[in-house]
Amino acid sequence: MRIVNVTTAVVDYHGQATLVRIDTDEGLSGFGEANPDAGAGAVVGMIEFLTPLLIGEDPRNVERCWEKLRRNKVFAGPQGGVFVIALSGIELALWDLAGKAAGQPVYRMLGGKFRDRIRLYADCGDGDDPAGSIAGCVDRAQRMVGEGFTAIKFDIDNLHHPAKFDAFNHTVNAAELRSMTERVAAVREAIGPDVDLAIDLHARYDVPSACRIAWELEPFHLMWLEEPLPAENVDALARVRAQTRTPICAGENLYLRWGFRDLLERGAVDVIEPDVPKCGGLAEAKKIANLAEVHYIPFAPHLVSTPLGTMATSHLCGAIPNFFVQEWHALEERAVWDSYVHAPDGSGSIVKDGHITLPDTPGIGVELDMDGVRAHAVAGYGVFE
Ligand SMILES: O=C(O)[C@H](O)[C@@H](O)[C@@H](O)[C@H](O)CO
Repeated sequence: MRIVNVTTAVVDYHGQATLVRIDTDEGLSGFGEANPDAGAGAVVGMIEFLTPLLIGEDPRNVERCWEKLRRNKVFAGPQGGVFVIALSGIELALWDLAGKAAGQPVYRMLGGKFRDRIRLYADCGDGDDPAGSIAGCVDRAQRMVGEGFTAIKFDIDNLHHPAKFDAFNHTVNAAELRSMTERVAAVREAIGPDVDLAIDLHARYDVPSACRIAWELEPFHLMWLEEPLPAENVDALARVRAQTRTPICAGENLYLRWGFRDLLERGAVDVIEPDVPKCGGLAEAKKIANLAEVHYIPFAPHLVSTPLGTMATSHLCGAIPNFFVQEWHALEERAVWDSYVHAPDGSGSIVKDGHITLPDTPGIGVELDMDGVRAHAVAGYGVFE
């Protein structure tokens, strides 16, 4: 089996999500997805740049294809960023193809499953919303718990907070800190002690601010405090972690095994959150999860992808022992999000009761709904042409 064509489609989800299609000479096609945060222009361009190296390869040699792209383009940035995001989208499509060719679901290709259902946490936004009232947060939290989610996440880094004096200095002030704490207290009170609650800071603070926030939030027994600092200096994060009882989570802005090696070896985190369609793909994320296992650290993937990238990630979460909980970020865009695929059980959504059930169909196990894809295709890009 040989790769004959690689094409993309760009859909409107969390910005611009790039979907990847790989066709073979045997008429089989695989579909993958790259993380949307870098925008589609760069990702689609990178995929086009890498495609000539894939033509003629056997897609079932997933890791060989991955390694070939990185080694051939060693000066083009295969250490991180857009290169690795594009590579991740390609890799997911290769696994879909390899699974379809073998007649096996991807979780089995990754070693088989530890669990049938993947536990999700609902990202409830939205510290960035200046109008985001505490009552609104409480309402969203209760709604998600009512729907069966056993874990939720909120953002409390409000860039538009009226008390914010400066958008660049990375330092929290007293009024902001009080408002953050009130928000978390209200949500914790509303959901009770038994629902897991994570808080995201989006890599926006400095060390003293991160420590103050982590200390203030200790009474609320967080599942984790996410990315209190920018991602580049893991030693600084280790200093924050050493000073608080609040568990620290990071990793959505790191790439490949090497990014996580430093994070883990320097003791900077309690939980890692690689983004599978961003950090290098499924096999790479499995290696990262295994590395975390060496340090007895749980794996809780960050995820802002359509149901395709989401289901791909779930296959990995099924296939590793140290899986903790997987992100679900489609609360506000649910109908559009669901419209991108045909759910394998014929229902309207792959998410039920705060979980995803692993399908036994070959490959990633969700088929794109081309009506949904076309309806929300971003203008200026082809749809698998
Ligand atoms: O879910 C999360 O962790 C974040 O809130 C997530 O939305 C951001 O990291 C986002 O991807 C940036 O556009």
